Formats: sequence, C-alpha cells, structure tokens
Amino acid sequence: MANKKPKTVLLISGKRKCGKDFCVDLLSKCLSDLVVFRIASPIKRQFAKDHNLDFDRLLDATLYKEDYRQQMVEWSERIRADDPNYFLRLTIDESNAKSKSIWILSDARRLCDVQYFKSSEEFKDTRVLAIRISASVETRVKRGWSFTVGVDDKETECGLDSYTDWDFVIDNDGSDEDLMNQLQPIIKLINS
Ligand SMILES: Nc1ncnc2c1ncn2[C@@H]1O[C@H](COP(=O)(O)OP(=O)(O)OP(=O)(O)O)[C@@H](O)[C@H]1O
Repeated sequence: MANKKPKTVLLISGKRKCGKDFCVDLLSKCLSDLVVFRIASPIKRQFAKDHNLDFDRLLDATLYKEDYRQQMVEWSERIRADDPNYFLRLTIDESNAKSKSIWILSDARRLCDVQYFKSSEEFKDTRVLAIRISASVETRVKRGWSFTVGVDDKETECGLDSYTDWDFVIDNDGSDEDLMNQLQPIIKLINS
C-alpha cells in the first residue's frame, strides 16, 4: 500500500451536537480519495482491549460507558502525559490514512491535535485547515444535546474553545443552503 503524505488535512472541531459529522458527510460527498478518522474510537478500542471489555458496549451510550468513563479518561491521560499524540497516531494507522490524499479528523479536541499537523515538519507540505463548526445552544439542544457534568466541562470538550486561529468558522444554525455556501470555499480550495 502506498505510504504517502496527505495533500490536505481537515481538522474539524466544535461543541457536541453542533453538526461536525453532518458537515463531514457533506464535505465527503464533494471530495475524493479521502479518509475520515476520529480520536475517540481508538481510545475506546485500546481501553477495551487492555481491560478485557466489550468494545461495542463502550461505544454506545449505555451505563457501561458511564461506569468506565472516568477510568478510561484517567487511563488515556496517563498515556497522553508521556505522548500527547499517541491516540492521534493510532487512529491514523488504524484507518490506513497513509494511502489517501485527504485526511479528515472529525473530532479534533485539543490544542495538541491541531499542533500535531500545523507545527510539525512531517506535514510541512500539507495544507492543514482547522475548521470550527459553530451552532447556538438552542440549536444544539434541538439536536439532542444537554449539558452533562463531567463531559461538557472537560478538556475533551473545551480544549479548543479559546483557540482563535481557525482557517474557517462555519455557522451551522441556518438553512441547508447557508451551510453549503459556507462549505463551498473549503471544497474549492481543496480541489484547486
Ligand atoms: N445543518 C443541519 N441541518 C439539519 N440537521 C442537522 C444539521 N446539522 C446537524 N444536524 C443533525 O443534528 C444531529 C447532531 O449532528 P452531528 O451528529 O453531526 O453532531 P456532532 O457535532 O457530530 O455531535 P457529537 O459531538 O455528539 O458527535 C444529527 O442528527 C444531525 O443529522
């Protein structure tokens, strides 16, 4: 399999239920030779493997996940303390991203996720676009969000709240047409 550097990396960030996956789906339909990966899944997979747990149940929103959430967070923090980008590299490997020219990280959460691509020598020839999806609290509530202590107040959800160097900020409160009008310049830039 080809082991190439990506031409473009999109880092998608935003609060829960702002529409990250929705926007990634729309972008994916207009792009080719791409891969979408997430940080959250490999953390759960690796945690399940190391602790002999049921990965599928960790992925869904049952009590199982809540029982283990704190333990999983502490475990992942210990790994990150030694190597902040461990899980990012893991998801890149697991998704065979190195055969694709466009990479989309659909849940960038921390400054180190952005810096991994923006500041590294490895990606100096890659166009890295940090994209913040934004939606009002009212809209997010309509989409199923409610504030959860221990989730919405943690670094995994707030780590990029004060980041200001976004290449694009997408307002996902409006119509389909509004959204597409905002995504078009990104698609155009990638395809240029
Ligand atoms: N512009 C939109 N128009 C209509 N529905 C939308 C729009 N954006 C998002 N949604 C819907 O809102 C819900 C939440 O969106 P989505 O799953 O993309 O959010 P998310 O930011 O990825 O959430 P999470 O952080 O929980 O993974 C989904 O049902 C999605 O289809």
